[in-house]
Amino acid sequence: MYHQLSRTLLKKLSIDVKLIHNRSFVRIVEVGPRDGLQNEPVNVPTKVKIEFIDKLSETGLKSIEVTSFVSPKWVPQMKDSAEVYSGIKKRDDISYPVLVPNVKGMESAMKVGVKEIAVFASASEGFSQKNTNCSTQEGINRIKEIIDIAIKANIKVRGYISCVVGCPYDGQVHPSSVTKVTEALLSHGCYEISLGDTIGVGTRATIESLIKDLLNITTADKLAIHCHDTYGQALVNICIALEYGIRVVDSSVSGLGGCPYARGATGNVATEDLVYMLNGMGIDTGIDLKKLVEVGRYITDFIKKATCSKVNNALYSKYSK
Ligand SMILES: CC(C)(COP(=O)([O-])OP(=O)([O-])OC[C@H]1O[C@@H](n2cnc3c(N)ncnc32)[C@H](O)[C@@H]1OP(=O)([O-])[O-])[C@@H](O)C(=O)NCCC(=O)NCCSC(=O)C[C@@](C)(O)CC(=O)[O-]
Repeated sequence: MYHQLSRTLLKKLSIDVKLIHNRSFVRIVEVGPRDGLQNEPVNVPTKVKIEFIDKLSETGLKSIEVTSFVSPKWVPQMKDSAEVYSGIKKRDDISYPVLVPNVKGMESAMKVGVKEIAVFASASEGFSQKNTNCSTQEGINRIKEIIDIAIKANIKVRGYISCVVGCPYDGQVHPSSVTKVTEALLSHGCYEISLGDTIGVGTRATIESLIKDLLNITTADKLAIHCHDTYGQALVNICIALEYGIRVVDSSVSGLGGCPYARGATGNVATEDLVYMLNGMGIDTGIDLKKLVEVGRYITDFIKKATCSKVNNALYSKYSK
């Protein structure tokens, strides 16, 4: 039944079902504890963050972005990053990256023994200035400094590019700007680039044109997709990415989140909705949807917000009977 529904939906979206089915596993990068909470006005206590992440670790996720070592003046919610990272139960089969904006953040992250970091740059100048107080090129230079340290310390580095199709300050973003930043981050040593539709304005057409351009300079196994769901296009855009061979997708449990420097942008695609869709396509994620639904409830109950996941809403009452 579920499979049939998904197939019908995909046909309507004219997405090649066979192409997608050839790819049997998708790695989900859960960004709820970082991207999800960073914009949250309610102060989430350290012990709740730790419990949240520990619960996520029990769902089958293989990658959980835990926190960010950014300036607490810029993002107060992330001020307890060292305590959070040190407090969580780390499993050997899960990667726990943290976001790092500069050498200062890198040094703090290394003090608590991180094994993977994520760096971030913007394809648009306006967002780069507002988010990191520097131009895109200066941001890339900072990233090079961070990566040089990471390589010596044997720390893996994932790269994000924000505003890959649209910017809240500069408007539409041309794929060539994304291509330029992608080339720079890959050449500096990022093992993968996550394409951030920060304000969720992407559509099937714009995401397809972006990915086609990127595949002229790199391969799909170096790319991930990170869709905010502001305009309800995230799942469609993820399907396009899958169609072009991308197999790493970022999401946030219960659709938490948004960026403090991208006004009006809502959370990421909800992990529950993503897992449900992938299950329907016969694509494995290794994730227990029931456990995920429970974690979504745990955190949204704490911050007193309704879940943004349709799947969570549909399944929660069924599971809790
Ligand atoms: C990059 C900076 C630091 C520049 O900010 P700045 O103000 O230019 O930096 P500064 O070097 O002048 O330092 C200012 C103060 O911050 C301190 N400071 C400086 N760095 C750190 C640090 N690492 N950790 C702790 N403290 C730090 C520093 O010590 C100083 O303190 P003071 O001397 O005034 O007491 C700032 O702009 C910043 O932290 N920006 C991060 C903003 C952010 O976290 N945004 C959200 C994450 S990105 C995102 O969500 C998009 C993504 C990744 O999800 C993908 C997508 O959806 O597109």
